[in-house]
Amino acid sequence: MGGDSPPPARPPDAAIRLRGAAVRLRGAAVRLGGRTVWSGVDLTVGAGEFVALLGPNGAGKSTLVKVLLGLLPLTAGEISVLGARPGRGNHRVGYLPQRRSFDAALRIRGVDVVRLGLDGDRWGVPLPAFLAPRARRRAAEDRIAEVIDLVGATAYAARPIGALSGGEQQRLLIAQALVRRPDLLLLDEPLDSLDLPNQSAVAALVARICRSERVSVVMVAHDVNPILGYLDRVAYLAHGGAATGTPEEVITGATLSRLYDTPIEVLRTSDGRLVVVGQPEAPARHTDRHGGDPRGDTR
Ligand SMILES: Nc1ncnc2c1ncn2[C@@H]1O[C@H](COP(=O)(O)OP(=O)(O)OP(=O)(O)O)[C@@H](O)[C@H]1O
Repeated sequence: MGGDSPPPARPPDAAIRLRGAAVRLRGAAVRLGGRTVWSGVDLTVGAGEFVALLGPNGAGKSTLVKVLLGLLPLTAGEISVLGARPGRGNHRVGYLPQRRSFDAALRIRGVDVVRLGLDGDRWGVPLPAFLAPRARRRAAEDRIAEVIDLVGATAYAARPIGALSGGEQQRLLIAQALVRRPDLLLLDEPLDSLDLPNQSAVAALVARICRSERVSVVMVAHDVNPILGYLDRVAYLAHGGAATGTPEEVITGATLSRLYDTPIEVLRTSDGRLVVVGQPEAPARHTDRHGGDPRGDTR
């Protein structure tokens, strides 16, 4: 080895990455309702990385998120989340579930929705135990204000959540998932049902939070394009398996053709968007859950 000279200083990102993986799956498989949803899945999410789970409707993206939360067991393979069994470290995991909507008449304020992330759960408030009750309350309010500011929602956080736009609601829900300073953020289709400008804005926000807060992000996405420029890695679930790697490695005709076992083309439009052509239709049962287009369009 190279003598006694100290190792060169590493940029902060590299130092974070060396701390160990946030998520590690090896040969993982899940069965639901007597059917294998996916098997042979290998995935590593490094500390501080931004990783997307892609794939058509019904490929098992949300199932993978539930596995990471410890809500569903693997039927084969190995898994660790934040260095432990899934579920053990959930106090260090922020989670935004799929398809949230608020009744327009709901009077609860945005700030109260964020506060639920602190005290609306079974793990207790992550504030120093030595603080007196009043100081704890103040520390909690400071953290809530800080995280609302982080997502750029200060101007409307006091308004009823039901009266806010989808993009504004989404920012507040991301704040809720962040309020406990998680090490791992699991976001299930946070861009779903947002218009294109809001998709770009929320994607940029999540990427900024990933870097500035040093949190590992796993985001389920139906369309990779809004997040493509920010991703370290993707897992593309389809056909009962997964291809994982950098976006350049995975979202290619060759890799997706292998995964689907049928010819697939990946086209790049003049503005840099990826269009996947030739994906087989998902089985009919998947369409019922969404009532929409049965094609898995990673566009
Ligand atoms: N509790 C369950 N019992 C049996 N099958 C289930 C259950 N939950 C989900 N599935 C099935 O497992 C498969 C994967 O579902 P999942 O919701 O993980 O897909 P997804 O990739 O997240 O889809 P989408 O993009 O449509 O949200 C689907 O075929 C679904 O019907």
